[in-house]
Parts: sequence; C-alpha cells; structure tokens
Amino acid sequence: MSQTPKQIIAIVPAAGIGSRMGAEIPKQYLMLNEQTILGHTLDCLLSHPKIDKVIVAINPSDDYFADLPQASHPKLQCVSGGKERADSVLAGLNLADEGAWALVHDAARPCLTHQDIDKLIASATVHPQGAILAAPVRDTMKRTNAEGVITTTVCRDQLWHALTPQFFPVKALTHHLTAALAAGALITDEASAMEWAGIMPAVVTGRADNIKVTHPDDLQLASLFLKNSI
Ligand SMILES: Nc1ccn([C@@H]2O[C@H](COP(=O)(O)OP(=O)(O)OP(=O)(O)O)[C@@H](O)[C@H]2O)c(=O)n1
Ligand SMILES: C[C@](O)(CO)[C@H](O)COP(=O)(O)O
Repeated sequence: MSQTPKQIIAIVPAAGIGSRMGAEIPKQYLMLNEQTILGHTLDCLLSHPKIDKVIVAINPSDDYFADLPQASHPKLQCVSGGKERADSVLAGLNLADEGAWALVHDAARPCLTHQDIDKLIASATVHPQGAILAAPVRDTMKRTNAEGVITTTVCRDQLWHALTPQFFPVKALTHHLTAALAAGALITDEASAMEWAGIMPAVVTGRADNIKVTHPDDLQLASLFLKNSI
C-alpha cells in the first residue's frame, strides 16, 4: 500500500471555445442555475479540504474569468491555455510542484461531488500509477461506417466512459504528456498519455451525473443534477 499523496493540485482546463455548444460565449461561462459552469466547478474544487491549489488554464483572449467571484480565491492560480485541451493541461502542470499529484478536471464538468473526489484520491494508495473516474457503459454500443450504417456491435464488458478528474503524479504525467504530444500522439485525456507510455491507469467508478456539458441539451440535465445533488 502506498501513502496518500501529501500535496494535491487541481488542474482545470478551461481554455476551450465550446464550439459544439454553439453559444455566443465560451460554454464554461454560461449560467447554470445561480452561477457559471466554471464557477460551480471551481467552488467544488476550492472547497475540498485535500486540494491544496487550483490552477486554471484559460484562453489568452478570455475576457470573462476576471469577473468570477472565484478569481480572487487565495488557492487559485491562472495560466494561459493552449491550442488543444492537452496543451492547456500541460501549461497547468508546468506550474505545479513536481512532488505533488495532479487532479485534472474539466471546467465543463460542474456536477462533480466531493464524494467522488474522495474516492479518486483514496485510490492512490492502491494504484500508485494513477487512476481516473469512469462510468460503466449502460447501453449496447454500436460502431457504424461513415454512412451511419452499423458495422458492428461493440462488446460492452469492461467498457467505460472516461470522466474527470484524472489523478496522476505531476512528474510522471508531465513527462509522459510532453513526450506523447511531441510524438504527435492523439491525446484526449491524461490517461491516454500514460497509456502511450505503457502505464496502465486504474478506473474508479464515478457518478454518471458527472457529465461534461458539451451540447445545448446538456445544460438542462446539468441544471437538474446540480439542483438534486446529494
Ligand atoms: N484548447 C483547449 C480546449 C478545451 N479545453 C477545455 O477542456 C475541457 C473539455 O473540452 P471540451 O468539452 O471539448 O470543451 P471545448 O473544447 O470548449 O468544446 P468544443 O470541443 O465543443 O469546442 C473544457 O473545459 C475546455 O474548456 C482547454 O482547456 N483548452
Ligand atoms: C477528458 C474527457 O472529458 C474524458 O472523457 C474527454 O476526453 C474530453 O474530450 P473533449 O473532446 O476535449 O471534450
């Protein structure tokens, strides 16, 4: 059994433009109930007792972040994000202490709970290579051709939706993410950078309501989840 990480830094990629949302403003600044999507996400991370610092990667042309109430929080630090999500995560990692663990969480996932953060942090004692929150697939999964015709049914045994946070030692994640990006690997989450390096992260079952607000119809769902979060 390994020890629980002594220092935990949350890294929040929040530099996207939300093109699939099709809103007038970047989706992380859309209102959800009483505050912005990013505000909900930051409140959850800033209030967790085991998270020592929160580094938010924002778009260099972001005109909204400074107006958030959370912007002046003493635990919070800002950095300029990059072209892709992975670049933004790396920008945050480069500010983090090498001896810490990084808890990387999408700004666009405002329904995260402390219960799931606790589960993921606790997993480090059993999985020193790191782990991610994930939700088991419920539906039958189909793969189609470019014309939208089903070509195969994908076996759903041990098939998961990768969520965030994703939890890794800062030094290892920074090293492998840097190398994977330099090699031109397609990296859409932190686990895929570790997998690229031959490391096998664990999954920790997370709540299915920890959705990524991506399309317009996700807003109503996220609003309901936040109103009824237990
Ligand atoms: N260059 C980028 C792209 C995305 N993100 C962040 O990564 C998270 C997950 O990405 P996604 O849901 O795809 O957000 P967007 O890239 O904004 O959405 P879209 O792909 O629809 O444009 C979001 O919090 C987004 O702000 C980021 O920090 N830097
Ligand atoms: C990191 C992630 O949320 C895990 O499911 C997902 O890969 C982000 O993908 P996106 O296309 O950048 O939203």
